[in-house]
Amino acid sequence: MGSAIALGLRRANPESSILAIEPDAVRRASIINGGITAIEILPNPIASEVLFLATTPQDFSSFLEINPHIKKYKGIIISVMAGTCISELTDRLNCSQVFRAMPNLACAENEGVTIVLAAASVTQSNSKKVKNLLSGLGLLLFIQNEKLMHSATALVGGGPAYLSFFAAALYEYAISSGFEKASALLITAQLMSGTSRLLKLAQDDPIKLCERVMTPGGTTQQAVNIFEKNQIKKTIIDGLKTACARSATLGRST
Ligand SMILES: NC(=O)C1=CN([C@@H]2O[C@H](COP(=O)(O)OP(=O)(O)OC[C@H]3O[C@@H](n4cnc5c(N)ncnc54)[C@H](O)[C@@H]3O)[C@@H](O)[C@H]2O)C=CC1
Ligand SMILES: O=C(O)[C@@H]1CCC=N1
Repeated sequence: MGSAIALGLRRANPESSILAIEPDAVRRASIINGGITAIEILPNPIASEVLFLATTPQDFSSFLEINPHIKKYKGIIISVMAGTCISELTDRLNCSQVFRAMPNLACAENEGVTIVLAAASVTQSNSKKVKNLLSGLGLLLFIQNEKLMHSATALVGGGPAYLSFFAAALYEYAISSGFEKASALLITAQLMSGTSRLLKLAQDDPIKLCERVMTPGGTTQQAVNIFEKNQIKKTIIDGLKTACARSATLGRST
């Protein structure tokens, strides 16, 4: 996720100075290959105006052990770690200018969604700075109810995975029907982006678009009948609820 943010920030503002910290040599080489400067360890002192934290929540403790100097940092910290709540972040980072964000991988293309929550202690000017910075990554929404961050993690952070999962079914069907792999991929991607455009234009419950495609007595209704019989919608909602619950267990408290 960290490199998607770096790529998105650079795309939004090519003049910005971005330094990625990546201890893994293979990953670091791939980041450098993508045109982003990357080094192995967090410099001491930290000179950046904004610091993104994108380790896994499970690695947060070891990150703090390796980088105790982060507690002297006086800039802005934006954590994208699932589950880790604002009070844990401000306490363990010894920093008042902390934001908790839940982005997704489409940030790399400035087509992401990012949900943000600010610590009560952040200044208005830092809040404005973060708003300007993150709005370059796509749709940006500030929230105040921290409990929603778990649902945001399931929905927004995980969103591209569920849509790709559905796309994988379309892709596999296309190939099994005899389309070349390249055509299957083009068709699938265009189906997703074309449908997304229609949904944005309609500004209505997505099921309405589904109904518009189902010509009475036609073909699509047959497919949707099978989805309904197998409770596909309920299965997806159950999956997101489980992801949301997992986010809650990843943090110490919220
Ligand atoms: N993958 C996604 O689409 C999203 C992920 N997130 C959050 O982003 C974070 C990262 O997730 P992923 O990118 O999927 O995991 P990942 O495992 O691919 O990336 C974690 C990175 O942290 C690095 N790392 C480990 N220890 C470090 C240290 N001490 N200093 C600097 N870097 C260190 C690892 O080398 C690795 O490159 C998680 O907290 C996750 O909850 C949030 C939204 C979406
Ligand atoms: O799967 C995860 O835990 C992270 C958070 C949301 C998306 N990826």
